[in-house]
Amino acid sequence: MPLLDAKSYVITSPVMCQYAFRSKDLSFEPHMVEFFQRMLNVSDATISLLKIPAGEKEASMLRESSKAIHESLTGENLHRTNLKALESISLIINGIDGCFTSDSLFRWLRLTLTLATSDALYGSQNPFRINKSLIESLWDFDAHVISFIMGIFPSFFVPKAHRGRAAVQAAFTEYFKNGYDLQPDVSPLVHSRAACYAKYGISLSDLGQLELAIVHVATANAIPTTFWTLLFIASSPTLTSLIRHELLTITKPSSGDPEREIDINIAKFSSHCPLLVSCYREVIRLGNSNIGARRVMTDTTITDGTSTYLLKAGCNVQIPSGVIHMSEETWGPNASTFDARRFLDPNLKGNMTAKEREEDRQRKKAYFPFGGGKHLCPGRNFAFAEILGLLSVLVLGFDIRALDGGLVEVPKMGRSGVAEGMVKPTGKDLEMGVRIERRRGWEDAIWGFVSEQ
Ligand code: HEM
Repeated sequence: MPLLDAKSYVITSPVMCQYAFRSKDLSFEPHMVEFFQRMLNVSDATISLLKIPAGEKEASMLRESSKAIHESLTGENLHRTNLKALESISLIINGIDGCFTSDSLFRWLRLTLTLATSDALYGSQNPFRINKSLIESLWDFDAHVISFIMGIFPSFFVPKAHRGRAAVQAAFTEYFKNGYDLQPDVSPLVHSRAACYAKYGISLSDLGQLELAIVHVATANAIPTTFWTLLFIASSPTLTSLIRHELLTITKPSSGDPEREIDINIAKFSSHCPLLVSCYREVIRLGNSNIGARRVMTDTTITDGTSTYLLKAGCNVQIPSGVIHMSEETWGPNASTFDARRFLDPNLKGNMTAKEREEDRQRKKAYFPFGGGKHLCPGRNFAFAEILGLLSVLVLGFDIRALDGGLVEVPKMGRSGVAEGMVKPTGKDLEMGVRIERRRGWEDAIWGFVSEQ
């Protein structure tokens, strides 16, 4: 397919997608450099450090920073970051006295999760905690990311988004100037990435410009995912009741406290809450239309086992997960509707034929909302813990109702825009209010989180 600047190949065969993600001849780096240039407006000096030297497949600074990011979201680092985000969430939830009414569920989740995520990333000097108006600035920017990528005079055509970007980047520059990234309560993700860039002589101002990318990727998909999953669960009393039963198995009173403190064990979601996890995966399948982007570095061939294709050097490759996730051929005739049980382990579904089990196996290979290969989303496990943590307290401890007290309805999901991963509610759906009321029997609960195997 010929596009504006280069020919593009669009891959929709799951087998070839897996190959494309893993291939060393297809690179994400050139796209990353373009994103940094257009979306983040970093200086030419920094861009020259990011560019891939002739004859090589990646720039050393990008390789090192990418390694730092991926390592900072595993093992003990991940564990600590998860619990910090959930500590912020519990502070907000425990502050709900009886019944709380929100004029917009999405905006409330956006505030709650942007604060929780940024607290976990940036520690006590979190710029979003110090100046909460930056949260709106971030989302003003998010609403027009495509205008920045296209480079069509954003300062003129989308001035609010342009101002939002500048405000967040200026706050980050100040953060790095003050050396706040060196404080012990800052996540290894922020600390080690900044250290890597500083080693290469990146200016403090560009450090601030670049940091916007991190807080953006950490919130842009996770928040709409939480919104849709909560609504699908809360709109069905049966599903709510089944998930509450699952959650009771990972909930226990906190030891030795006279108050009614209740801990949710986030290490047990996968083993004890299969239906909740299935709902989460299903929402991501339905709502995520991320387009994986790669550039062909040297002529290479790919095959799906039947046909072989030549990809020419210099061309782009697009992997539209939304198309693959909605394919009826793979997901069956109900591909475009929500099926809470779709991602349950076959052993839990019971009475599956050998053919159905094989189809289930093929579906797992056709599911990549987090991309793949060496750029596979490093934040996926953090997102899992943070999103399911918030959902579990809301579902177990609260009744989520429409403003008139009736059942909430799930708005039509629609498709996400270009350069948007997870679809977000718009118009009246964005303004959809809810009542969040402590459940009878749980009025005095003080919620907390632990992670114990
Ligand atoms: C439901 C939530 C999320 C979804 C659906 C998602 C999806 C993705 C996708 C599709 C990619 C591109 C991968 C590729 O091209 O192969 C990506 C990359 C990335 N994500 Fe996520 N993400 C989510 C949450 C997060 C969170 C919470 C963080 C950080 C805490 C994060 C950090 C990143 C980073 C740093 C990259 C770039 C990785 C690299 O280039 O090596 N993501 N994500």
